[in-house]
Amino acid sequence: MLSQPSRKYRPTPVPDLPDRQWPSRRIEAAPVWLSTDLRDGNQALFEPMDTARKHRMFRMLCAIGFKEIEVAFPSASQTDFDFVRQLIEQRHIPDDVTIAVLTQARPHLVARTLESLQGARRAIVHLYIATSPTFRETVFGMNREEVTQQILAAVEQTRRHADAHPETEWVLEFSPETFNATEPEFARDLCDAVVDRWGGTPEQPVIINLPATVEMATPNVYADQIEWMHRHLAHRDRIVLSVHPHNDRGTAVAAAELALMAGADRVEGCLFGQGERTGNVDLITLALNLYTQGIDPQLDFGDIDAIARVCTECSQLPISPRHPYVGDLVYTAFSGSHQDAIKKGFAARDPDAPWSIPYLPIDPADLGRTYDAVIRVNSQSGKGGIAYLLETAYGLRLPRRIQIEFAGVVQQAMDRQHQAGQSAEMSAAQLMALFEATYLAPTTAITLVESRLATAADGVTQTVKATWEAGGARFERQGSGNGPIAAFLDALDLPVRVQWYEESAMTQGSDARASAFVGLVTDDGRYSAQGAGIDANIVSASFQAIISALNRMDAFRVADPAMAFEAAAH
Ligand SMILES: CC(=O)SCCNC(=O)CCNC(=O)[C@H](O)C(C)(C)COP(=O)(O)OP(=O)(O)OC[C@H]1O[C@@H](n2cnc3c(N)ncnc32)[C@H](O)[C@@H]1OP(=O)(O)O
Ligand SMILES: CC(C)C(=O)C(=O)O
Repeated sequence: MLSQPSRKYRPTPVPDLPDRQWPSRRIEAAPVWLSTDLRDGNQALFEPMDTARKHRMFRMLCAIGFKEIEVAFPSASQTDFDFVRQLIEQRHIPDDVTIAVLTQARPHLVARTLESLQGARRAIVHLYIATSPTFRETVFGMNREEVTQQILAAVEQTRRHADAHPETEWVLEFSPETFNATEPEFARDLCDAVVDRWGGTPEQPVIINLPATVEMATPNVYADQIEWMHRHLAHRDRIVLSVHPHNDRGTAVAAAELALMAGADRVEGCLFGQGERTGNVDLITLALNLYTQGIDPQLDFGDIDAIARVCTECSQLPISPRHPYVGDLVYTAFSGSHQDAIKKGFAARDPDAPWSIPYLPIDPADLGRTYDAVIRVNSQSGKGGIAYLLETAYGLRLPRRIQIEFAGVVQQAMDRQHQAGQSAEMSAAQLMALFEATYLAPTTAITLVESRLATAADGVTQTVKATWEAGGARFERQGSGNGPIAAFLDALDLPVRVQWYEESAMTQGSDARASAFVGLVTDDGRYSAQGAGIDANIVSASFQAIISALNRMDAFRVADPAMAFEAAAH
């Protein structure tokens, strides 16, 4: 790279617009959308779509709700021409959808383009000519006047054809290609001349489309350019002002949004930002950005995965897993603090209140995505994500103290998996297996064989008759206390006491199960441990939790639960 890039590259000139209004405006309604997936998107593919794929894409665009669809560059190929003919002759175009076709401003290409539209109910004829100094001088070898005459000749040719074919409702669109690199006054004069020559009216306006053919500046510069045109065009009331941003600097969405604030009425772009080089502006991101501000985008992305499937099959191009709103990973949190916040957000969620789940700008369910992938556990995860997965998959609600402890167990297992070159992610099933190996494993020092609870004659005291095995020997004892747990501990007759205890239902109905969690400490305070039990009966679950805690106390422990998990996993 150059040490002094200014020798080679110059900053883009900024329009003189000191009283710009757009920074304090807001977007309050959806623009008119035009999908150019079948034209600008299609012309940028290794292998342009065949007729079958074009039909599939067209049907999907209609189903999404696009009312204007640029379907082809009919003079470019027989496939494009035939596709337009099929749409018209086979009546594939819904009554509320208008097709658009693009052509250079050259007489034979305009003629072929108009021919393709014969019999259309309504059609947008989109004429373009590049207008920037580089194109005028280097590509065309024409001055401003010659460029103006060339486009006006194409407008007249189209006008004559339109007058001769009143059975079609004709709409003219004009694009000064490379608008963003064109002197604003020249672009304005050209657009005014086109509107005059066509005879645009407020009832039948001309679409003036101002492309950032190659994105060259920060989005605010494009917004200035659009606002300048919006304020200086002679016949603003006879114009639908349209923008067509490309994404060369990665800021097409921002450019389109600021352009709408600056006065644009319409946006042209492609789904998932397909299109030449780095693509056209991504209409899905734009539309869903509006949606998350409470604005109806007038486009339906309620099954975004199905839309992504059609797009990738038609274009043969992948979509990044981090693509806004649709990528495989965009509703997934791996990192611990994010998971913790999401879990708390879902727990506190009021379905009638505005959406405010941390780290999720949109409800995945609105786009047909499930919550399954919202939280995934890997080595970056913490207790929140682990607890979320166990709760959503198994209804197992871990108390905070167990969450903290179990997160450490998961972390160690993850490190071992990582060192063994295995997957760095842990599924809910794997987490449950590790939980069972850690807290519920039967291959431990003490095993509860049987317990029977009864109420003593005083009607208050609880008695427990328990049988358990420890170190190969079988024990059977009776104990009593003011509750089942006290009675059970009395039967065990060990120098331990309960520090804390929590229980909760895991499922409801006939297959109901309960989980119980306990913290035990030895009377001398030297050892402590936490345990868990799961059983159809909550009292049995609490006894198992005590046995679990005893087994996990250093004084009693014989098995490494993480090793047990590894054995289960293989
Ligand atoms: C920014 C955009 O996306 S614009 C749309 C781009 N899409 C396409 O071009 C679709 C596919 N294109 C094609 O099939 C062909 O280019 C055609 C049929 C349009 C034209 O083919 P050809 O006549 O063989 O020309 P070619 O492909 O070499 O294009 C260059 C010619 O177009 C001219 N040209 C380019 N844009 C325009 C324009 N808007 N108006 C008039 N002439 C133009 C150039 O000056 C050049 O002319 P020259 O050969 O006299 O120097
Ligand atoms: C022809 C115009 C609309 C275009 O595609 C562009 O400038 O990118």
